[in-house]
Amino acid sequence: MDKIQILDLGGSIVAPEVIDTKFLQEMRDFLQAWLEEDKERKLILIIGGGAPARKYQAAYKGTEADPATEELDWIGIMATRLNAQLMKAVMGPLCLDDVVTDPTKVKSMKGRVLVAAGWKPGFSTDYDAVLLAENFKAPTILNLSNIKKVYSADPNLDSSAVPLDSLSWEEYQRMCGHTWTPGKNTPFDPIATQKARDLGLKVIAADGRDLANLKNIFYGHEYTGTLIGPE
Ligand SMILES: Nc1ncnc2c1ncn2[C@@H]1O[C@H](COP(=O)(O)OP(=O)(O)OP(=O)(O)O)[C@@H](O)[C@H]1O
Ligand SMILES: O=c1ccn([C@@H]2O[C@H](COP(=O)(O)O)[C@@H](O)[C@H]2O)c(=O)[nH]1
Repeated sequence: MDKIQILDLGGSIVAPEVIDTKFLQEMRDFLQAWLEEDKERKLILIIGGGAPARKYQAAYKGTEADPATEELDWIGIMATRLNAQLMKAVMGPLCLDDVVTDPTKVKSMKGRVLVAAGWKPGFSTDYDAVLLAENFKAPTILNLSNIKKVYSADPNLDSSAVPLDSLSWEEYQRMCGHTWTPGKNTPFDPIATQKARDLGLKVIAADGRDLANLKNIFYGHEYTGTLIGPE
């Protein structure tokens, strides 16, 4: 596996309805152990908005017949920043830089771990993860959320959806579209998808709560998840 790992950590993992502190501790311990095995290894964690983003966006939506898209995105961004600040604290002395809020400005890191949050309206933290992968020349993004695999359709809405082991960017775009709406629930957002496709990146989508499976991905063993791209 690559020396630098880009972990696009969905808010559903870091900040679900009730934050699971034991899980955060276990994830920190796993990541720390992986870093300790090789001094050259580094990690970039990009943190999503999770329950706070959805709750606060819903509150604003409740006050307006026609809520402003940009306001919804800014509310989501602030939730990602709160969650990222939590993750930075959890990672302790491994993370020596401030939380990144503009992924275009960062090309190096002082510590072993860099934590990033949302940047500006128009996309999700998936896009920020792609920009950081580009800056740090990482070929793969691990997209960790609450789904084991990408399905042929949203499994929470369509009971006939089937899980997929791999698909091309073109196939993924046919399924999840090209346009952005704040809070959009897709395994990888459409704006990030186009950029990842242009850069020839690979994305592995997997269940972020399954640390045994995450270990398999990190160590190049067989894993449960979906590979998107690079074609
Ligand atoms: N084709 C699909 N396959 C799998 N999941 C899909 C698909 N289309 C839509 N989804 C939805 O995508 C969700 C996962 O993406 P979501 O953006 O919610 O995760 P997340 O990154 O953890 O979220 P957030 O950071 O916004 O809290 C699933 O819960 C599922 O409902
Ligand atoms: O760069 C960014 C990152 C995020 N947003 C907004 O925040 C929410 C929550 O982020 P997720 O990555 O989906 O968890 C997202 O839906 C956007 O509305 C943003 O505008 N720009």
